[in-house]
Amino acid sequence: MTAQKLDGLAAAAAIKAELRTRVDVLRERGVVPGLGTLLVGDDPASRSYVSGKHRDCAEVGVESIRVDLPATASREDVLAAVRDLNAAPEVTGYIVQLPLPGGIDENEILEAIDPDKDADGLHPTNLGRLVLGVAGELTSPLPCTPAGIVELLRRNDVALAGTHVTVIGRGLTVGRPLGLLLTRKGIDATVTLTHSRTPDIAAEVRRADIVVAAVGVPHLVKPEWIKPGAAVVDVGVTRVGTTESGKAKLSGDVDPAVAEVAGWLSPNPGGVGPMTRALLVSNVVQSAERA
Ligand SMILES: Nc1nc2c(c(=O)[nH]1)N[C@@H](CN(C=O)c1ccc(C(=O)N[C@@H](CCC(=O)O)C(=O)O)cc1)CN2
Repeated sequence: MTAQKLDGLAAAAAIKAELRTRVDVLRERGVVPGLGTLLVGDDPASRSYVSGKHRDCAEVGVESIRVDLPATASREDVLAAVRDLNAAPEVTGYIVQLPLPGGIDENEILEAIDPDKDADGLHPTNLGRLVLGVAGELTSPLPCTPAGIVELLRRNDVALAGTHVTVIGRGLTVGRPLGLLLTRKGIDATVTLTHSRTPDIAAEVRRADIVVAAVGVPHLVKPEWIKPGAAVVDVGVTRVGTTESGKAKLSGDVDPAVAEVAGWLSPNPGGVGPMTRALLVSNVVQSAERA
């Protein structure tokens, strides 16, 4: 068996084409959506992700405003940049790229974002709405990677209702909000959320219909862990060196041999990353539509 590909590049392209039409309608009404990004420091991966977000905006006709601060920026500098983005009329939604350099309290910065401009769905008010079960299309943004994973599965006709999903990783941007999203009424999966102190992650993965690996450990998930036919979503990425041409060599959390056992497998890169970016643009367009 070779797993079917959960092609994030193709699904993201389809979403962006749909968004382009909605942006055209907004522009005819005189509404111009604008995404702001705040990047602190010079982490090459974060820089590449932020550049991708600006490229996606340009593709769908969303304006984008980029604020970059040096790695030496203080807590006060970051808070001042957040206040400026809260006040900027051309910024209808924005993100603070994570992780922030050591010493800056991410929670404090996320709390300083105006929840109505929170394009990432990571402000406590918006995470609270996710817990309440009211975040989504008509109310407030969903975190981009969890929403991207659900959309990737949906667009590939992978059923979620009644399935058992094992998530590896309890981080703020993926595991924790994904557990909340998947267990909502209407999605109706049963979730096991595993982490570094889970005694036997392999056993939890073995009973899953769908596995989501978001931990950042290269090739952690082995073929013998996978129930035959399961869907496997590879989120974590680690830079494991550079190619001869100087490009970063990336490794996902899933051993490529899993393709011989799984029913579906997302490539990494080319799976969840482009979906995260597409759902970010979707959040910006939705908030402009609501406004
Ligand atoms: N403020 C946020 N910070 C971070 C988030 C987030 O959702 N909001 N998630 C991750 C990183 N992330 C989003 O910013 C992200 C990760 C990967 C990609 C992506 O397009 N990956 C490509 C490969 C890109 C490359 O070659 O470097 C792929 O998978 O094909 C986009 C966004 C942590 N921070």
